[in-house]
Amino acid sequence: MDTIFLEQVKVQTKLGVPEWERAVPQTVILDIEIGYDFSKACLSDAIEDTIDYGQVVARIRETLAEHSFKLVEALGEHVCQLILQEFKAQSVKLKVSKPGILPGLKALGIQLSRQQ
Ligand SMILES: Nc1nc2c(c(=O)[nH]1)N=C([C@H](O)[C@@H](O)CO)CN2
Repeated sequence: MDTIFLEQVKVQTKLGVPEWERAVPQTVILDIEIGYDFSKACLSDAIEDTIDYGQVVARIRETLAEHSFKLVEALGEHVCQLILQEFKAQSVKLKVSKPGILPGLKALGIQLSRQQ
C-alpha cells in the first residue's frame, strides 16, 4: 500500500492518569504512517487526489489541544480514528511517545495499527 509518513510530530495535549498531570499541556511525539492509494494523485498531480499531510497535522494539533486523556492508549485511538474518518485513510500506524516521564528512559509510549 502507498503510505504517507510523518515523523516526530510534536503536539501539545493534556495527558496523564493523575489529575495533576492533566492540569497543564505536555509535549507528546507522534510517528504516523497513513495508508492511502495515491496512484491517482501520482498521475493527476492534484492535492485533491491525495491526503494533504499539512491538514492532517493541523487537525491533530487542533483536536489534541481541545481534549484531555488519562491514557496514552486513548489518545492514540482518538488520533487513529480522526485520520481514518476525516481523511478516509485506508490504514494508520501510530506511535505515541511520552518523553521524560520515567527516570532512566528517553521516552515511553504505545504503537497502534488500525484499518477501515
Ligand atoms: N499503559 C499505560 N500505563 C501508564 C500510563 C498510560 O497512559 N498507559 N500513564 C501513566 C501516567 O500518566 C504516568 O505516565 C505519569 O504519572 C502511568 N502508566
